[in-house]
Order: sequence, then structure tokens, then C-alpha cells
Amino acid sequence: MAYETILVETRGKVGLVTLNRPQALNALNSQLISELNTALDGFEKDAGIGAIVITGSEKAFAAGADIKEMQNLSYPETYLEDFITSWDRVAGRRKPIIAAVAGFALGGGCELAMMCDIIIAADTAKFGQPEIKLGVMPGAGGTQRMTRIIGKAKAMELCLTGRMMGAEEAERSGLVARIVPAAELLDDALKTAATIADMSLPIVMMTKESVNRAYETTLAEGIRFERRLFHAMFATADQKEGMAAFVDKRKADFKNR
Ligand SMILES: CC(C)=CC(=O)SCCNC(=O)CCNC(=O)[C@H](O)C(C)(C)COP(=O)(O)OP(=O)(O)OC[C@H]1O[C@@H](n2cnc3c(N)ncnc32)[C@H](O)[C@@H]1OP(=O)(O)O
Repeated sequence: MAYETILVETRGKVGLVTLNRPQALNALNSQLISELNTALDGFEKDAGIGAIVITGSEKAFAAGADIKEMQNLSYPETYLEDFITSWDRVAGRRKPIIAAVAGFALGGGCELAMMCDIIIAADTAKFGQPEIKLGVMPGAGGTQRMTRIIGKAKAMELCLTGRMMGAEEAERSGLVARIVPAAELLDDALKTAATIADMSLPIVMMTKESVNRAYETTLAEGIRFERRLFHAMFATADQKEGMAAFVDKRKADFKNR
């Protein structure tokens, strides 16, 4: 597959997607989202891939949905085409995805990062939902995911004012897992992804599913769901291998079975 708006590579067991529309600060147009979904489909099907990293450029992870593509859309067009809905496929992926964010992650760019499982931020990262300044509101999950992640007070403020927050505020708010110097961002994200990819893939996928369930259900239901998956893990060869490796004082060699 020839991609025009993203670069797609594998680094060992890690799939890497680099958003690549530098002339528009990686603004997310329909072609980019379609190519991203195709690349993620490929990584999901590839048994050799255990984790995925999505990154952008030094200046921008992504400066949002492509305003120039969007500006003349009519209501019937957005409704009939179910505009934006295909973006959400990123959030439905079963393998873990790390967003490595430097520079601007605004609007749809911030929403894309929040669809990922872990955000690692460069000290240059700036997050925000500036859609209000364009006469719209976030449409790719921003009002929902951001509120769940950082709480109502700050999410409301960011969505209603369009203010950007820097990496330190984002870390304090729980949006990002950690901040690293910009020059180390990709290496750090790839290293984290490689650590995850060395674990048992089915166990990683069940863990991701269980953490995400916490956002969708009651505590009692979530605990029950976790317990069922936890019990099921004892049916895997990787549980036997992981515990045997600990007892034998060696590194586990997971077979994803
Ligand atoms: C998901 C949904 C429903 C909605 C959205 O995401 S709406 C978009 C939300 N994002 C924004 O409103 C941010 C828009 N961009 C900016 O405010 C600025 O570009 C900036 C603050 C991120 C950076 O400013 P800077 O002065 O450094 O750079 P510019 O000259 O403004 O940009 C360079 C180049 O990129 C084009 N650009 C930037 N963002 C977008 C975008 N979201 N859509 C389309 N094009 C974008 C910008 O027009 C310029 O290109 P030209 O030189 O050809 O005009």
C-alpha cells in the first residue's frame, strides 16, 4: 500500500505510524484518517506486532481536523456521511497504541491522542480543544474523553475557552503518562511500546480491554469483568510460562498462547 499522508514502518514488534502532512501541521483530512485506519488494520492483523506508536512532527502531532476540508460542509453532508465516525476506529483497536506527542495536539489532534491508550508528551507538547473559536465544538470525542480523563472543571474550561495547555499541566491533569525531552520522544515511546510488545499479546489485549471497561461501566460490573478475564488467563500457556520464569529466575518467553 502506498501512503501519501502517513509513513508506516515496523521496528521489531512495534508498528510505527508517523503523520506526515507537514505543510498543514498534520491537519487530519479524510485521506489521512483513511490511510491511518488502513495502516492500523494491517498492524492489527500482523501477528508479529504487539504494540503501535502514532507520532507526528517536532512542530505538530496534529493541529486538528482539516479546517479547509471541513469549512463548506453542509449539515446533510455531515449527517449522511456520518462525518468523523470513522476516526473512532482508532479507539476500537485491540492492540495497545501509544501517542508520542510533540508540538500541537489540538482539536482532532488532541482527540486522536486521547483515543490512544498511553500519551507520552515531549516538553514542547501543547494540548487543546480550540473548536469553539471556529464556531463548533469537539466532534471526535473531545467533550467526552477529556472530561473522563482530566475531570469536568478543566475539560469544561478548555472546551469553552479554546485555551491550550502545556505538557506540564497535561501531566498534572492526568492526560499524559509522562513528559520527556523532545529529542528523546520517539525513542522513549518506541522503547515503551517494545516493552509492552514483549509481554503476552492476549494478556496485554485483555488488560487493555479491562482498563477501558472502567470508563464504561459501574465499579461492581468492572470488578466482575476484571475477575472473569483474570480467571481466564489461567487457561493460557503464557500464564504458566510467566510464573515458571519467575520461579526459575529467567526472562519469560511468551508465545501468545
Ligand atoms: C475534530 C473536529 C471536529 C474539529 C477540529 O479539529 S477543528 C480544528 C481545531 N484546530 C485548530 O483550530 C487549530 C488551527 N491551527 C492553528 O490555530 C494554528 O495553525 C496553530 C496555532 C496550530 C499554529 O500556528 P502557526 O502560526 O505556527 O502556523 P500556521 O501558519 O497557522 O499553520 C501552518 C499551515 O498549516 C495550516 N493549518 C494549521 N492547522 C490547520 C488545520 N486544523 N486545518 C487545516 N490547515 C491547518 C495553516 O492553514 C497553514 O497553512 P497555509 O500556510 O497554507 O495557510
